[in-house]
Amino acid sequence: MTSRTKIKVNNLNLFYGDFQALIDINLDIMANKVTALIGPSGCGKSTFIRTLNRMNDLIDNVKIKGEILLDGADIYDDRCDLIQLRKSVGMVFQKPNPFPKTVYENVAYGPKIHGVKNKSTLDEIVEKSLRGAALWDEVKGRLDKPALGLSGGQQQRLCIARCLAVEPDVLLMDEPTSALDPISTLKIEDLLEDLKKQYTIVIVTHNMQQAGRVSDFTSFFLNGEIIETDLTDNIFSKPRDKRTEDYITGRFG
Ligand SMILES: Nc1ncnc2c1ncn2[C@@H]1O[C@H](COP(=O)(O)OP(=O)(O)OP(=O)(O)O)[C@@H](O)[C@H]1O
Repeated sequence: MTSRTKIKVNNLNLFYGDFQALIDINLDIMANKVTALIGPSGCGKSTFIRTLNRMNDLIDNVKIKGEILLDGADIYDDRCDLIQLRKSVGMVFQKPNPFPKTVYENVAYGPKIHGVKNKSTLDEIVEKSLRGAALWDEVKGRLDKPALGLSGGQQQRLCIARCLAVEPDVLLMDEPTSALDPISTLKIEDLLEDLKKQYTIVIVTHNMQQAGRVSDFTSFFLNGEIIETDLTDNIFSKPRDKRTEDYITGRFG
């Protein structure tokens, strides 16, 4: 199957004050694929993934140059509707961060904000999203219980369900399993395989095995630059750049 470009990043540069955290980033993110971002601590992976739904706008003193085309339209254009952007590009963070509300309310929250009021429609969305996040069977009997009572792994899948509830196109995941045990991690990795049929996924991971297991493409970041992007199999078996090889073989980072 040939894939199309979902997000096209052109000459992206990002500065925190005087410090340049991203340098001339160019990247095509393919639709319905998983793209992994790897690289040593502080190389700009989180900064980059946050540019994809303009989360950095919330930080003072950030300057961004270049363009990021989502389905061909620049998300940094003045005409971009930020609410729509964050709806179509959802984000899951390192630490599960459910709201201190019930399981049901966590998932229904987004659709309600976007105007869904009908109770049976909300019920349907909640069930579909929880099923989509492989959590329904575990929580269907406790929808009215506090989300904070779920295990860490369940909370993270709830956060994924919360994203799915507003029908995004793209899911951004910043080290989504780094706070989870191995079994919960495996569940999320399995879930990614299913989710990519419907969504485009970008994942930051420190875990090289995880990048190898879950992703189709991998970009290696170093000091704010992308050193190389390729099919994940190529990055791990025949990287083109010596620095990529040094990193994946554990020589630094
Ligand atoms: N809000 C900020 N203000 C100033 N500098 C920042 C800010 N956020 C990040 N940085 C700097 O930008 C660089 C890139 O940070 P970033 O968090 O994107 O890296 P990372 O590759 O995700 O690191 P890690 O793997 O440790 O999470 C670092 O030098 C960091 O100190």
